[in-house]
Amino acid sequence: MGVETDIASWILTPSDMTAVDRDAATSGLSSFGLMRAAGYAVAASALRHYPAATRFVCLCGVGNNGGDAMIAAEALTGSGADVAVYLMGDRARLAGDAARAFATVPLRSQPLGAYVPAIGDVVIDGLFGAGLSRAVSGALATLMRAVTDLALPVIAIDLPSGVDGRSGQVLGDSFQAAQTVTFMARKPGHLLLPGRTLCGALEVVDIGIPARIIRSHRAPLVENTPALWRDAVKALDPGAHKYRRGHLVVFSGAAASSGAARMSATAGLSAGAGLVTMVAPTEAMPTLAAHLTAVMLKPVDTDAMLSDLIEDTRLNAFVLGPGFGAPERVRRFVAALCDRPLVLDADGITAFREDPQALFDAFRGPVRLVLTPHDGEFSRLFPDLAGDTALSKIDRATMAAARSNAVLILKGPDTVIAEPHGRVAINANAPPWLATAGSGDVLAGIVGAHLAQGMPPFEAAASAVWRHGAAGHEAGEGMTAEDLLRAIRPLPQAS
Ligand SMILES: NC(=O)C1=CN([C@@H]2O[C@H](COP(=O)(O)OP(=O)(O)OC[C@H]3O[C@@H](n4cnc5c(N)ncnc54)[C@H](OP(=O)(O)O)[C@@H]3O)[C@@H](O)[C@H]2O)[C@@H](O)CC1
Ligand SMILES: Nc1ncnc2c1ncn2[C@@H]1O[C@H](COP(=O)(O)OP(=O)(O)O)[C@@H](O)[C@H]1O
Ligand SMILES: [K+]
Repeated sequence: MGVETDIASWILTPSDMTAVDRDAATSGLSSFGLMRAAGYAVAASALRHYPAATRFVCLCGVGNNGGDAMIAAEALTGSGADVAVYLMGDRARLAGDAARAFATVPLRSQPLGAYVPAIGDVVIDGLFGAGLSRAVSGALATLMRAVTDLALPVIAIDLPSGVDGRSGQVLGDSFQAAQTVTFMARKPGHLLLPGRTLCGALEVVDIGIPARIIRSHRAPLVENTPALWRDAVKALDPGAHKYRRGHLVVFSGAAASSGAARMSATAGLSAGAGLVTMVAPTEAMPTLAAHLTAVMLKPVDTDAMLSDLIEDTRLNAFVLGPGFGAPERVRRFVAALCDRPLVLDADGITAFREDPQALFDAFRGPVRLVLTPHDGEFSRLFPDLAGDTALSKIDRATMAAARSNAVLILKGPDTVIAEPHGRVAINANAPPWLATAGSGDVLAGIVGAHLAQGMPPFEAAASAVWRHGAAGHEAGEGMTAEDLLRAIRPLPQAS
């Protein structure tokens, strides 16, 4: 059974899910009934994916994740499959619904230490789910490695044991699942890395908790899909005059390092900015002119020349940083641009490593700054957040966005987009081959184009990250950043 489509895009943290469980119980729903539904869904998935399994091995912890596994064992046995149950820890520690599952299901369990993984086993992992509270180590870690070494298929209940549902991080060791069956809504650990990879294929199953209860605990956290920003795309007028489709300015550094900014400028045009002007030192003009045709060029050598240029209020978005170098010049240019929509990337970010607060103070008020750091650049502006291992990537991006009053695009295979008022999206459409030189420059240009076209900063950023990922798929494995530029497609519109 799938979940309602709008709920399917939501992401609940494990603590949101605890609150959902509590409300479900107070509203009269039987928590044991939920466990039965969960266990049966796991069994159904196991039979669907592994109809020829020699034996299903259900590994149970003493919490409710183990209870789910025991119910799955019952269902699998009922279907005629060969099933073995192993319990981690003392039976006396079973409590609540898990104790009830063990008391009512007439199957014998053996201690986990007695399990010897064998070819043909399909492992049902019910050791820990939302209740993982410390690192996996010792004999359990050894067992996980033995299962992995034999490449036994693992079906994880809720999460692969060892993966933290809040952060996607591995605590100690974990299973690599082939399938993960979770309930009602995804958790951050299903989308953030390495959790996403360790889950294998993910199924989200409706176990009967009413949508209204899930909705009431909905955090402003979603997967980055077109549903998040489609209305902002709809507001754009595709037939508009070129000036009404915005005028993006991209700053270039010296001629020798102008490739990155050229990439951003070309991406800006491909992503729909009506006009793109490249601003550069006079010495870079011949090089730029030789490479660019549709992009206009404007020499700017001094602060006064920049002031003159930006008097033109039709210039409505700026990209500063790719290949720019010159940290001192960055800081002066940023000071001049601080009341305009600005994408600050690469060298633009690094220029503020000695005094990030100066940047944040310049952009108080309405949100107009988009920062696009990878982890290294992030640690230059937010060293304390980068160094705090208790924070998830979502926490880091959210706290950084609040501190800087900027929209944060914290890049990587699991890019997180956060805005100062708490909205957060996790991106999951980026193929691994996007990690190539110049790819980030293309992204900065797309964000700039969306800002120039009048999209609000959060929607501009989230849609740009999605469009960049889609272009990566379109360009295909082995692509270069130039291929990526040619693969930028229109944004999906609401029908
Ligand atoms: N609405 C829903 O979503 C529903 C959810 N359901 C299911 O409930 C699951 C959550 O259940 P849960 O809260 O009982 O926690 P669970 O993950 O079983 O683990 C707790 C135990 O593990 C132990 N432990 C932790 N880490 C450890 C370590 N490294 N090494 C060793 N031990 C460790 C921990 O020990 P303690 O910290 O207490 O010492 C405690 O004993 C959820 O994932 C889903 O499957 C369904 O039943 C249907 C409805
Ligand atoms: N493993 C990966 N899978 C998918 N996307 C990735 C991966 N690694 C990096 N990316 C994306 O590729 C881009 C790289 O940007 P960046 O680090 O600035 O590189 P560059 O400076 O070379 O352009 C970012 O959009 C990032 O999110
Ligand atoms: K599990």
